Amino acid sequence: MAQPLPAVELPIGEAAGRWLASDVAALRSQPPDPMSAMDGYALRQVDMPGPWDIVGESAAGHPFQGTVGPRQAVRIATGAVVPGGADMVAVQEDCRAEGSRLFFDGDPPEPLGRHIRPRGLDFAQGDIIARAGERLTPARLALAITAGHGRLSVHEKASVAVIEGGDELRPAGEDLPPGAIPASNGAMLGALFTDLGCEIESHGPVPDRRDALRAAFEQAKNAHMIVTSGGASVGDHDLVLPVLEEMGAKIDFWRVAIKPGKPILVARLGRQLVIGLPGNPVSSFVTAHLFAQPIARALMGDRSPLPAMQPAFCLGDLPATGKRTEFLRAAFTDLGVMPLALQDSAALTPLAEADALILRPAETAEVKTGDVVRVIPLAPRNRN
Ligand SMILES: Nc1nc2c(c(=O)[nH]1)N[C@H]1C(S)=C(S)[C@@H](COP(=O)(O)OP(=O)(O)OC[C@H]3O[C@@H](n4cnc5c(N)ncnc54)[C@H](O)[C@@H]3O)O[C@H]1N2
Ligand code: MOO
Repeated sequence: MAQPLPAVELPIGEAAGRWLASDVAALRSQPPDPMSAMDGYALRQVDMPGPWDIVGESAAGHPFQGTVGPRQAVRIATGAVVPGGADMVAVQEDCRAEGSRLFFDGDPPEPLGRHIRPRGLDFAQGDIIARAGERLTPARLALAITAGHGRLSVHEKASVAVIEGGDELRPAGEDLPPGAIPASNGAMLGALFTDLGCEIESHGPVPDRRDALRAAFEQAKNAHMIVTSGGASVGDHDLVLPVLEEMGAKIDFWRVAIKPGKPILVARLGRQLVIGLPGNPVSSFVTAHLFAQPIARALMGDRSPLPAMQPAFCLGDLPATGKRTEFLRAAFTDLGVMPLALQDSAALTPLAEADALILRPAETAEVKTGDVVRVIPLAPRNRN
């Protein structure tokens, strides 16, 4: 449904965290030459156990110019080019230099103790080191730079307009008249999309009036994606669906058999994607993970945008499920995953403790402690 945004070519540092728009081939081999993995002496295995004449030095960035002949050794540093003729490095701790003479004092090296990284060990020129649709993570950033790239083609960032609505909501820190509560979903959702590298604009809190909600949609008309919070259910003040219909939006779906998050709505308003999240804070958070973040990822070029799942031992008993698939807030321990005690879709205290969601399909039998369950790890940012 969400077609990736166009590609842009950027200096590689600015491309960090974005999704690659094309495969990345190595422009060079790494290591470019055989390199020493240790500080010591480059020499010939046949000459073991010495002694040798020290004939020069190979330092990182300053290769030895000659070759290593019989009973010759070259002082070598970690990361320096191994000179021609040498086929092992004797580590410094095993050697004793007296003037220009070198003696071997250590145990005979093991078969793999040559301490030389061959040319192209990591990758060879022409190898595909990263694929279109993969994220330029910190490790891939280092890999692409090492592979010789200074600029990369990545997808544009998605701009996300967050609209939170409800008459009871007041901005953070403001005085609260009776019945009012602080508006927290907008900030939470903004932070979740900032984590993905999206550009965020925030609207609201918007009162429960059609004209006010419509005005907010109109203000958000330049964003790629609009994420609303609240007003998604069936009450008289739940205006997201009626206002979208009034504005001529195409409703893709409304309401899914999940808990929390049943009133989730996905629509298209012209070229914009609208994701209507429920107002209950936990429902908002969970549906942001299950629907809104994957859509934002797909827009930004992620080829596998859906949340990753993994098995884990369940460290608590869980009752059989009903008609809705459940996503229980849980915390990882070193033995498995612990369902948190309070599973209310309005309760933020357990949400702030959670670093995983346990997926419990609809109409499945109870789970006993020690059973294996499917788990969606939450983004690292939700962890300590
Ligand atoms: N008769 C029915 N009632 C409800 C149904 C239903 O199917 N039939 N569904 C329930 C479910 S499930 C959910 S989830 C909620 C969500 O409904 P809405 O999206 O319309 O949410 P609101 O009514 O606007 O708010 C619910 C709750 O969350 C608080 N809230 C809202 N926005 C924020 C915000 N930005 N920051 C903090 N807290 C917020 C709001 O004050 C309410 O307490 O509907 C059930 N009802
Ligand atoms: O689906 Mo609602 O999110 O259960 O509270």
